[in-house]
Amino acid sequence: MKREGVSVGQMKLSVVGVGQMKLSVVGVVGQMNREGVSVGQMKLSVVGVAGQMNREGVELLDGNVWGEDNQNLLPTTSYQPGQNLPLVCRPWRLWHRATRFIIGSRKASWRRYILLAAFVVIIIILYLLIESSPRSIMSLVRNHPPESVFRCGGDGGGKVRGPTGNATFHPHLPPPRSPENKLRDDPKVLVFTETQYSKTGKDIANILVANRINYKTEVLGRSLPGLTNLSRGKYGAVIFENFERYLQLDPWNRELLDKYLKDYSVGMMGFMPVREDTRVGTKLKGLPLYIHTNMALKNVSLNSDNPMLHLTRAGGTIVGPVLNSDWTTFTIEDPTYIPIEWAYPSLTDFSEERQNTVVLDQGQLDGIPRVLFGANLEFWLHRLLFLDALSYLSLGRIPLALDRYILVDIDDIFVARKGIRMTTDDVMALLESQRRLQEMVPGWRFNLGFSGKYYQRGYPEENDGDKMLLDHVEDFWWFGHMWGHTQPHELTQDELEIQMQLNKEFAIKHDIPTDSGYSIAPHHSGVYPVHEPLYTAWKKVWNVRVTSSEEYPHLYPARLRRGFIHRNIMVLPRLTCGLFTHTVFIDKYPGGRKVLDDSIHGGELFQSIVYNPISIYMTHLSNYGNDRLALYTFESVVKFVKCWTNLKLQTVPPLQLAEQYFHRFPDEADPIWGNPCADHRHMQIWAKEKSCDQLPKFLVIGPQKTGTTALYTFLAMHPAILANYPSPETFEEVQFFNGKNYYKGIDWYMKFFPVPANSSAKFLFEKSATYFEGDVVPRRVRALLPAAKLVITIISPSKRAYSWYHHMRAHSDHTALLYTFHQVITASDTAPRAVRSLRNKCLVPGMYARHIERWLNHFPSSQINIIDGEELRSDPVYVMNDLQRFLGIQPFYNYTEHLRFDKRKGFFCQVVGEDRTKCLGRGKGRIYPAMNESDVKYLKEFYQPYNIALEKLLTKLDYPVPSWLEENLQ
Ligand SMILES: Nc1ncnc2c1ncn2[C@@H]1O[C@H](COP(=O)(O)OS(=O)(=O)O)[C@@H](OP(=O)(O)O)[C@H]1O
Repeated sequence: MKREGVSVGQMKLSVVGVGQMKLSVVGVVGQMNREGVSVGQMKLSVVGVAGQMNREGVELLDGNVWGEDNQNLLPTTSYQPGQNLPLVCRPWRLWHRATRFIIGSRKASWRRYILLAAFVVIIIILYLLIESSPRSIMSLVRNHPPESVFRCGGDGGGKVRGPTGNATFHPHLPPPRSPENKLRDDPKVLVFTETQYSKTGKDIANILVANRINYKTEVLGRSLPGLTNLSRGKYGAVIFENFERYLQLDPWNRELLDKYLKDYSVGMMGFMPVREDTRVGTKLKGLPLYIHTNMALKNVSLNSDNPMLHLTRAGGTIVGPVLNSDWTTFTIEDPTYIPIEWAYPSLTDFSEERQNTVVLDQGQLDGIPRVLFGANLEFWLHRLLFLDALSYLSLGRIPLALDRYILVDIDDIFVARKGIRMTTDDVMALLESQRRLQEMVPGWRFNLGFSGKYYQRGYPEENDGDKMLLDHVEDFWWFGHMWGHTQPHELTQDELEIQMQLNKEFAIKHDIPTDSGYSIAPHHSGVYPVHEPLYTAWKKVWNVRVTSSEEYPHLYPARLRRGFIHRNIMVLPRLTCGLFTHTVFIDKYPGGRKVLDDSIHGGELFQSIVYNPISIYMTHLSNYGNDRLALYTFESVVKFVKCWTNLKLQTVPPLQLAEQYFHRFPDEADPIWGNPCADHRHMQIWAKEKSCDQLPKFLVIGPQKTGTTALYTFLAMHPAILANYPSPETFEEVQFFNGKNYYKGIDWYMKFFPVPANSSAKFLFEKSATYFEGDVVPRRVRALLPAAKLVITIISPSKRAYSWYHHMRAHSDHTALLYTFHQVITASDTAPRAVRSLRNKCLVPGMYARHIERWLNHFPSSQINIIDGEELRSDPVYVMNDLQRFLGIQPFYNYTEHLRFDKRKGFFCQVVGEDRTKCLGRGKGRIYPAMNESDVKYLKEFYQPYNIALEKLLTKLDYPVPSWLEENLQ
């Protein structure tokens, strides 16, 4: 054998799989080289498709080419030495071969007819699959869609046991309040946790947040913290994550806490910790209870005969083990203790003695009502009992309303791809399910969001489904989605209006109502972060007044989703029910069917109904076709809610739902604009041309009359710093974060700053001296500009008050002209409104420590720089150099060359020529008479506590104490 190939004498040679060729060479072979086979006298058969022996084919020296069974594959030509054999992979050759194989075969056999028949069958199946109806074929092989089989009394249709299958509604009425206690409504919950990260502590906090219950957490150290702050009526209930910590309190602390609880009618909740060791019959210190730890239990049920259950309904027995061996159980010694929940040992027979797992101490022995849990909050039933316990222990001051409004949206009507849309059977099933749900939930109607562009774009029976939906137009509520399901943030207002108009015309043509006042944006795009053209177009074309989104403030954690109102459009929080466009089949559910069932039976979906008085759920068309998972899910969860709670479910249309929502949660109407760049989902639905670089990097926040305009002017001189564009109403100040401008949204705010591409300045900033004392401002700034640095200037608060008074006189303020400074600052709360208002504007901003503390609740001190305004006035170069360092601004700007003291003005001014300066206008550095001695004295006293606090604060923050402050404190 040579390197190039094979040199053979007399032999039979088979070369298989050369390139894409099966080659049999029979006979005398000369030499095989890389290009092919060089044959002397031979018989050659070529089977299959030849590849690249050489680019032209197989070079033959001499001989014939034959088919597998001596059929001529090629024209029956004798190939001459040197002639190339054409490649047999060329299409005509395949075709030739196939036709010869199927019809032209002289030796047709029964095998060939079978093959031919199989071929025809495959073609027909393919045709049916692709062109006709894979839905009908799939339905032949798939199981029937799952149905909700839940029966109250035994969880998930299991064995029904326990005494309370048909429990009666047993709402407790809170004991009457004693008027002398003056208990506050809406009190907080005080939670004592083991550590910051402990599991039950977190669960407690999450439930409280989800239910919008205010709370304070104290981490238990060696001593009991927070007891000194136990002010009257502040707390409605106290919770010990580990009840044993309460029992272990030293007598002094225990007495202090117990006294507070008794005096202010505050109840206590406690959880027994999970124990590794098994204890049987251990007495609980000071209480008529014995505990048994490390218990494995099963078949949990509730004692319906107790005064605590209000939200929770004793729905039957939860058959089977619940938490394995993590339970502690209680043996009760005193009749004033009542079992709430009980279960049976899981390792023994059902007839074994029942164990108490949650008990109520009615407080008749020591005046302190308590609810004790033998296990943590992982078990869903305990989450319900937790809410009941809070309401009971707080004498109803932590409210527990039972009304629940649920609305289910079906997005993407007509949009889904072929194969996952609704057939007529699915539409019938939807109607039947709706009827069943109406029996359980008054007013239930599915709310259908359509995109007309995709009408009749499914398989034939799905197109029939489309038509059937329209035949039943009046059975549902309808809302316009978007004509082509495009994301609004990518469209201009004109484009949006065209899209919406098309969808509206579709609606009118098909008698779909257009007056729901509700709409949804595909992928929630444009709702939040706000795309103003969407709001404008919605109002114009559809008169939209309500929408909903799952993005405000963020998708996760879901329990924090809230609503807001923007430009009179109410945005409701939208909840997810665990179904997405791709969850079409139960057996393909992510994590398996159990995950969905757990969510329904006490898990996330169930809890979302319990915790939210008003819920609007998102589903999609695809959840109603094939396995119709949405029907299964909602029928099941509604049954479960009705079984285990006393909640009164109902459904109303979106507009009423939104009105209910903001009536109930008026505080949520005001939006808090977050930073879109802090959430990658928000970035995906924010217009591409927008950038967080168009937002300021630092703010001068005031207060007014402390030299903020001088500071603003000096900063704007710096080549790397750029101030906001002036406002036609408020001049150099934007005043966005306080007052009404905030409701104009961040697009409005960003217009005060250059588009990054058009500006070389790296440091954008704005100065609004009104920000300093605004209650809501720090929170708003933090949400939009979390990394911003903040600059505060302070001068003597008395001087500031006096400067403001003269500022108002200079602006011909009627009250300031009518009343003396003394009258203003000493005005009582019964003085005319205008006087009180002016008094407050004079005095309140000067309570520096209080305001700075509020900013420090939202920003770290490293982001805040406090400037002594007197120093800014007397030595601005020093102050500006210091400020440049704090802001980290490059290049360093030498203010010595650019600021000069102007004798005529009496202030430092900007150098504009060798002996020319540009000073601030007449409104800054006014001349007015000195303050009366009596007013000086009055203000010194008035500000004393605030100044003391300021001195402490500045020292704590490592600032030198300004000389004016020292003087004020003398
Ligand atoms: N360089 C320079 N030029 C002019 N004025 C200066 C300067 N530095 C500090 N000040 C003091 O600034 C006071 C006005 O403060 P604001 O600019 O914060 O006032 S405002 O809130 O913007 O109206 C103003 O208060 P009045 O003296 O009461 O007018 C000045 O005392």
